[in-house]
Amino acid sequence: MIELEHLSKRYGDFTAVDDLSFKVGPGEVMGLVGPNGAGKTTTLRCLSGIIPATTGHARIGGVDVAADPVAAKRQLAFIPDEPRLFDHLTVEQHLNFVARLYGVADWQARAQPLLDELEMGDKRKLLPAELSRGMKQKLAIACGLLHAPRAVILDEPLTGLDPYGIRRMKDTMRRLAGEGAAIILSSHLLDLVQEVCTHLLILKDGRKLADGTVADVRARYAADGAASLEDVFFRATGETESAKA
Ligand SMILES: Nc1ncnc2c1ncn2[C@@H]1O[C@H](COP(=O)(O)OP(=O)(O)OP(=O)(O)O)[C@@H](O)[C@H]1O
Repeated sequence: MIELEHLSKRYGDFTAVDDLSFKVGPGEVMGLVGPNGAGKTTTLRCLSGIIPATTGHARIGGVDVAADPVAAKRQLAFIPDEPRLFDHLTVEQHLNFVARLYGVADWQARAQPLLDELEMGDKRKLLPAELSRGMKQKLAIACGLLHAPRAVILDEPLTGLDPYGIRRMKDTMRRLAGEGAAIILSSHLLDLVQEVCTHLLILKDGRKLADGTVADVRARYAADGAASLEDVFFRATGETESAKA
């Protein structure tokens, strides 16, 4: 459903993502983790067609993002960590606008349960300036999910959410995966990754260190199956406990 094939991204002479390949299938939630500057956001931006790859291919539902961006994006939701909203559109108008862009005919019927799931049902008439940081994030999530995307990319989706919002967001991710969406979750919150991800990809300096099911990656870096994902992360990326302290 989501596929990266030998993708590289260079900024001038600097290689931010180096020959990266992976696949995320329907119902899978892949945790994309790595230290600051590993290339996670660059990868997600190439995947969602925001910036062009230097070489290689990104495909959504088999459609090449560079060759047919509209068809690829029709199947995709990219929810960035910083919500970008329109100052003069209310919550409801945002959803209406997004529905028109994506040709969602029954948008009100779809918006209602989404807003309820995100506890935004009573915020329909408010403008972004009247929303808290977490509510803005929830609106961005609702806009992203309105067209029932088959591929969902989430970059630090819990930023600004309260414990209720966090629990609901985790439930939403599980629901989407249960309905067959392919999901990429990029986050530094390893407990979150451990809780919701079926698969894991560890990136460092633009290169893939490991990928596979969470159990496979854990087994590769930690002989004791009980090791936490945090232990796995530090072992994989070469940090020691003492370097951490
Ligand atoms: N527009 C740009 N021009 C030049 N270099 C860039 C640009 N965007 C990112 N980089 C560089 O590419 C590398 C990867 O950045 P990226 O934002 O993809 O990392 P990240 O894994 O998302 O990091 P973080 O965890 O800090 O968000 C970094 O070294 C960064 O400085």
